[in-house]
Amino acid sequence: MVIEADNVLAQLRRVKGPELSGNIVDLGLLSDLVIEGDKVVFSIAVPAQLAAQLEPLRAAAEKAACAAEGVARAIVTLTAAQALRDGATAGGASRPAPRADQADDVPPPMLGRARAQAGPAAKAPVPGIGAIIAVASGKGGVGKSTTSVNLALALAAQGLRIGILDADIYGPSMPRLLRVSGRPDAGAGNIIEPLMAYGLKVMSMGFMVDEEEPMIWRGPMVMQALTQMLREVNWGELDMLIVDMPPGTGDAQLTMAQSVPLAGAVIVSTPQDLALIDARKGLNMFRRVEVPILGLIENMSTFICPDCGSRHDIFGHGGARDEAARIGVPFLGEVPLEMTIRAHSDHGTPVVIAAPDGPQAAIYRDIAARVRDRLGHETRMAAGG
Ligand SMILES: Nc1ncnc2c1ncn2[C@@H]1O[C@H](COP(=O)(O)OP(=O)(O)OP(=O)(O)O)[C@@H](O)[C@H]1O
Repeated sequence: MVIEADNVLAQLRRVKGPELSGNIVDLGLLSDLVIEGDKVVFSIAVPAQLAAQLEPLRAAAEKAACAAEGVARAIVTLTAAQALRDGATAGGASRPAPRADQADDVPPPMLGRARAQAGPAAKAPVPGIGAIIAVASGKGGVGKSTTSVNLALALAAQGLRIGILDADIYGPSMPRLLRVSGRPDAGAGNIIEPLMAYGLKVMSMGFMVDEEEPMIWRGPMVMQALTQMLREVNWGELDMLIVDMPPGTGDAQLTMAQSVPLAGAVIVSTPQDLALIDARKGLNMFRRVEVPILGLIENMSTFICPDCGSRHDIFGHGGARDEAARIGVPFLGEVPLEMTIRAHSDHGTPVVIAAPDGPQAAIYRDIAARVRDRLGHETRMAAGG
């Protein structure tokens, strides 16, 4: 049974707003509805300071959504209203939810969110951006962010206009990896200006969420914040936008993979078997939402001793290459485990910038060239060529 967004909205109109006037749909508090099979996922924007008291509202919305025909499961989260642009942190002061008679005064994007945009509409291209590429990993700590940032810089070194969007809510890394911080300004029409680092346009959850902010609050922010970071940022003209995804293959990742118009995905894995099993889950997740897999990168493949230059296969070696061949996914390259990569990252000057003539930068440039080739191939396939 196919879920009709309108049926879900009809049920949700029975749920009163945070101030017990109006309903959550007509007050414009809903995010886009993401419908996947028999599951519906959405968030409700509420004043941050009331979030703790509004669990009954969240539960009521979940129950109401499940009453719609075909819905077996609803995942509903509370989101900080206006987290991005009023300069408040997610848990800090935020504008109170509007009353029903104020609904006309609600500026976008809150009003826009009353519209249900299941499936294709949510995947509308972002004007000016040539291709959006996700960099993902099945589990944390495999070097996904380090790879994303060096890949982005290697692409930029080839003359492309590149942006990077750090969607890793659990541990945003771009502020540290690129040594950028501060709150982005909202310019004309409330469009947010990205920060700049080494020629890249950068947006990160880390610019919007206090590091001290409890995780429980960061999670619910994800859908609204991601949509805003994608569509309400002045990316200008970009050849590619690299999205550093949160690690793992849970609901948050699935929702992201589904709601971002991705041209392709790159999976980062270490050679360990366990990580490869996780990597396979990552591949399957993108396949489920019909995003082309551009290929697999093996990170920390071989340890190169900084003193004597000898090579050691600490985690085993070649696992990702073999696995890629076995499951028919292109292999994009292997990055050794090297102190220089880590040290430059820790300083906020990624190795592609700090040592552009070194062997590590050359590896990232080779990977970047393969990503471009694969993207070209996928684009031709999609065009029927
Ligand atoms: N090829 C490499 N050689 C040496 N150190 C590396 C390499 N790749 C990543 N690292 C280091 O490993 C650590 C984890 O990397 P990173 O933060 O990029 O991983 P991640 O997969 O994004 O992690 P998380 O899941 O926590 O976001 C960092 O300290 C980073 O400097």
